Amino acid sequence: MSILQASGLSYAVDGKPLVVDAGFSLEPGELTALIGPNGSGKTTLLRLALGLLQAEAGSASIDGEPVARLSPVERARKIAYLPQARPLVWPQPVRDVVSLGRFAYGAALGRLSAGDEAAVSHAIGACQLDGFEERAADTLSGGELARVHLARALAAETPLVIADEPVAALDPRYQHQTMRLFASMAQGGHGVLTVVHDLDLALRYANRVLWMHEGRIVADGTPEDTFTSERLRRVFGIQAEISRNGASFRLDILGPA
Ligand SMILES: Nc1ncnc2c1ncn2[C@@H]1O[C@H](COP(=O)(O)OP(=O)(O)OP(=O)(O)O)[C@@H](O)[C@H]1O
Repeated sequence: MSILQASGLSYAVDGKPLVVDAGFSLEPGELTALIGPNGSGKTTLLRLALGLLQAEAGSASIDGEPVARLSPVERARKIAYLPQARPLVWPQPVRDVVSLGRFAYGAALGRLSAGDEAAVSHAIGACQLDGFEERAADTLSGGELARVHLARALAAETPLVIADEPVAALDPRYQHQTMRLFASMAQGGHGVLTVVHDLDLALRYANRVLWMHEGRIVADGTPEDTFTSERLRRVFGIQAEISRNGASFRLDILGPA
């Protein structure tokens, strides 16, 4: 059964449609990449699907329950959402920031159960933050802080993880490590959706790709089926070639179309 099911979602501001009749489902065991140009509606679609924005039409449910009926705590136990904008103003130690991921389970700082502690330590390790636990978060580099936010989301140990551009600030090694981590979580039975602008990462790691263009989902399928030169030109306005090398695919972006 799908963990998240959305259908017919639409949303407009001042008469301008930002999301139009968009539907998708997220399954356990799948790493889904949501791709599309700047301003195509990816963040808005995710916020609608999570019930953080009120849709004008359409519906979304999590584990069969309409999102509007879930309390924030119930939703936080099912889905870890890592938003694109991640404000952090206080100089909290990294371990405390990651511990925020356990609040949906009743944890409070200085009052973490053994299970909470284990989840926090596991997330810190998974995001390669060992040694950073006591550092004040406001002294971290942009990429280090991005990994702290990811660790906070993972510490919640939810069946579904939705991350909006989690690798944008990361160097190539951590970008690949993060995508590998998502792929292994999916193999372990989680559902994972990530927004990525690096098309090569989507092609290489995702089982499934949702293509968004001008507020609509214009393709939904495997990377092999959906990555075509024609679609890359139409959706992203780029000239690109796809070639097959054994089981893997290679994407060459030649420039703007
Ligand atoms: N409250 C709002 N009022 C007016 N326009 C909005 C509002 N929220 C979003 N938009 C516009 O809707 C469009 C879609 O925004 P959204 O953040 O969903 O795009 P995105 O695909 O996530 O983009 P990016 O890749 O740049 O992060 C953008 O043009 C944005 O400026």
